[in-house]
Amino acid sequence: MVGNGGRPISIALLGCGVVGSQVVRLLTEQADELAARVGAPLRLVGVAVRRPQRHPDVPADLLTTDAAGLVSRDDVDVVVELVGGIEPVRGLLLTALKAGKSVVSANKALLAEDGAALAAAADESGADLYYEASVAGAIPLLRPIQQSLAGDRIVRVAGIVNGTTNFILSAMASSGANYTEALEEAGRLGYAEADPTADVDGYDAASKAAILASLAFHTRVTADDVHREGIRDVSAADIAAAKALGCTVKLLAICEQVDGRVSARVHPAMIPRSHPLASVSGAYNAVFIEAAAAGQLMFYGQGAGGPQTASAVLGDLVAAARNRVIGGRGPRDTAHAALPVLSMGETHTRYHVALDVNDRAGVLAQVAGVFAEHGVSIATVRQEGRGEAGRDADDGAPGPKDATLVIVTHSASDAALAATVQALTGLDAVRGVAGVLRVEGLGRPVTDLGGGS
Ligand SMILES: NC(=O)C1=CN([C@@H]2O[C@H](COP(=O)(O)OP(=O)(O)OC[C@H]3O[C@@H](n4cnc5c(N)ncnc54)[C@H](O)[C@@H]3O)[C@@H](O)[C@H]2O)C=CC1
Ligand SMILES: N[C@@H](CC=O)C(=O)O
Ligand code: NA
Repeated sequence: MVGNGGRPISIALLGCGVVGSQVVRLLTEQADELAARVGAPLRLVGVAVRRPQRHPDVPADLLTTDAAGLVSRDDVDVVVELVGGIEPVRGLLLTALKAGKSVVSANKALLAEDGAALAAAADESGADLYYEASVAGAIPLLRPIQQSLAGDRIVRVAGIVNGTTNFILSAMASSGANYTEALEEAGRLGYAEADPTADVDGYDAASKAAILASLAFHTRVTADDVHREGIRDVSAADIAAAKALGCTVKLLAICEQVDGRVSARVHPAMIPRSHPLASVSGAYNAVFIEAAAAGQLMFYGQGAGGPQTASAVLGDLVAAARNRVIGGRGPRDTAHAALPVLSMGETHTRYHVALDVNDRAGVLAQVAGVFAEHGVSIATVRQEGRGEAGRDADDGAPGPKDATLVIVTHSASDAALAATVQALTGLDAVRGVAGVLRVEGLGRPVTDLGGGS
């Protein structure tokens, strides 16, 4: 007989924190509806945690500290992993998959580091491996890429994929909130990772970019392949400079296919306030997909938070359970394209460069000359005279007045821009580089956040 004859589907849950506790709640509160949708009851048979005494809401007979024992139980059909991190989770999930148990996980760090090994184990045993919650929380994104767009050619996936940093940047821009307080609040609301440096230094978004690029382009991209910059260095001055240009600062993830290579990057960037991503605030995420036939698609919703993420986990769980009931498995990950990775130096985008200079004749020409020497074309220059006398380097006497030159470039390679900035710092007239930020989405289709001229 194909299928399981409608017998209950047994679930082992690993981790019962912000997301795991919401999965337990939804499994309990919606038990009848879920059974009707799956065609069999979903039965939670064990919950592995570190400290059982901290989980009074979970029936005591389900709690265990022995995660390895739980995933090895013969009666477990699906393992739901909501612990996070690489070890011991990788070993636990490989054990489960090799034994033919399906896995549902929200663990972007692990999937971006070793998704290939997990997918291979799932393929070998014919189990399902689902991870919709790992990217952009509640937003249905991976399934549309893997299934709805399986007949199309995706050329670009770009957007905001980290709720914590978006929450912080939104607070800094709207109310002038302090960075540290905004980060603490994101932690209290359950958005931040256990170690929030994963959020603010861009690791979390880089993992998500690796997963998105892998699925969208049918290749394997790991977190190490993704160029990563976080928001730690985004200052109130950068945010003010963006405002002056009619822009806002967002942490973006941009994955593209460029001439048969894959480019994946995460960094803060200025985007015009008229761009749809500019109004994505708080813990919301938004992702644009551009596909050859479909054109532009936009996905928007809550990217972090317990109940929101649990919704995506439950969606995967129902899919895996349905497959058990009918005796099959869902589509497997495909990596047939095996694309090489484009280095960040070769990636093209536009830049905002603010230079503190001596306000004297010929400075602008000197600065423009350095850009030209490096093949970086200037789109606009604005001078903000500050009217303050600088100090002469040798004798401390009042020097020429200070000014700030604000330059926005046309599209240039990252390597050319870096060399330009390096050369600018060598000019006598340049007192310092006040800020360099990429500028995305100027006068281009909404999905095309980079490379415009
Ligand atoms: N919080 C959010 O908004 C989102 C979280 N995620 C991902 O979901 C996963 C869980 O995140 P949260 O629930 O926020 O984390 P959390 O820190 O609130 O919960 C993790 C739980 O796992 C437990 N744990 C740690 N080591 C364990 C072990 N060896 N065995 C059993 N239990 C163990 C911890 O005690 C804790 O209760 C992570 O992979 C995270 O990246 C994904 C999307 C959104
Ligand atoms: N820490 C993550 C949680 C969801 O993936 C975020 O802030 O986006
Ligand atoms: Na999602």
